Amino acid sequence: MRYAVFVTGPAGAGKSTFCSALISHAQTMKRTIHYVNLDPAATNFDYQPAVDIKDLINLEDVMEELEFGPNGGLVYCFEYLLNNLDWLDEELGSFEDDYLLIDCPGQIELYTHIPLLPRLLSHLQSGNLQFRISAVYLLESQFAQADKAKFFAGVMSAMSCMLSLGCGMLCLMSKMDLIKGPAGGTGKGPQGRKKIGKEIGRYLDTDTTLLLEDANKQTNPRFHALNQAIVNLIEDHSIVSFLPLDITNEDSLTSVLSHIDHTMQYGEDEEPKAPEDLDGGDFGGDGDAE
Ligand SMILES: Nc1nc2c(ncn2[C@@H]2O[C@H](COP(=O)(O)OP(=O)(O)OP(=O)(O)O)[C@@H](O)[C@H]2O)c(=O)[nH]1
Ligand SMILES: [Mg+2]
Repeated sequence: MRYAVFVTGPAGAGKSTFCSALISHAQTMKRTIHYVNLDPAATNFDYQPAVDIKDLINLEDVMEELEFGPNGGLVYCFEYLLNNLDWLDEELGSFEDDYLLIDCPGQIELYTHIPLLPRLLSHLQSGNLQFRISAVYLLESQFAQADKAKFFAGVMSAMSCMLSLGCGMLCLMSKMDLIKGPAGGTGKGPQGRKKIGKEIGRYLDTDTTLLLEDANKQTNPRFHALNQAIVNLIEDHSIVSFLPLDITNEDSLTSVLSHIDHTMQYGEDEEPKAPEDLDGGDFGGDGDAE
C-alpha cells in the first residue's frame, strides 16, 4: 500500500514547517515519511524532497519567460504538471509501501476556482499508482484567537477545500505554541494552558452556540441571521473540528500523526512481521513467542 497526505492551507499557515516537524518526529519512531514539494516557488528545504516539482518546472522561469504574475504563473505550473503526469509517475515509481507528505502551495485557486489539486489527487488514486490519500488543512491558531470573522472565513475555506478534494481531511490549528491566554499570558504552564483552553477550546471543538454568541457580539445586528446561517453550515459539516498542532510538543505530533494514519487506515493491511530471530532473541518478557 502507498499513502499520500496533501498538506494544504492558506499561505504562511505553517505547512512546510509542519512537514519538517512531522518527518523528523516520524524518524524518532523509526518510520520513514518522504517529503514531496509541490510548490514551484519554494527555495529552502529542511529535508531533501523525494519528488520536487521544480525539477519539472520553476515559477521563476515561467514568470520571466512567459511574463506571468506569481499567481497566474503558479496556475500555469500546475497545468504543466497535469499535462506531464508521466514525469510524476516516473518520479513516484521507485516508492513502494511508502508514505508521502505532499507540501502544497497556499493559493486557494488551486483547489476551488480551477480544480488542479483535485485532478492531481484523482490521478494518484487511479491506474498503477493506487495511492491511499488524505489531506490536512492548517489554519493558524492566532487567526481564531484574534478575530471571529476570520475564523469563520478560515472554516469556510477549509470546508471548500475538503469538498473539492473529496478525500478524508483533518483540520489542524497550527502554531499553538504562539497562542497567548486572554490576559496576555504566555500560554505556558498549567494556568496559561487553562486560559487557552477556555479561549480556544470553543474553536477546537467548534461549540457552535458559543461561536455564534462571539460572532454576534462583534458584528452589527443586521448580520446576525448571516452568522446563524454560517454556524448552521459549520454544524452540518461537523467534520470541521480542529486538532491542535504544537510542533514543539512531541505528544501533539504523535496525536496528529495517528489521526492522519487513521484517516487512511495506515498499517491495517500490513502482514504481521515475524520476529527476526525467534530462538536467540530477547523479547524483554517471559511470554510464549509463538
Ligand atoms: N512559532 C511558530 N512559527 C511557525 C510555526 N509554523 C510555521 N511558523 C512560521 O511561520 C512562517 C510560515 O511558515 P511556513 O511553514 O513557511 O508556512 P507555509 O504554510 O509553508 O507557507 P507558504 O508555503 O508560503 O504557503 C515561518 O516564518 C515559520 O517559521 C509554528 O508551529 N510555530
Ligand atoms: Mg510552504
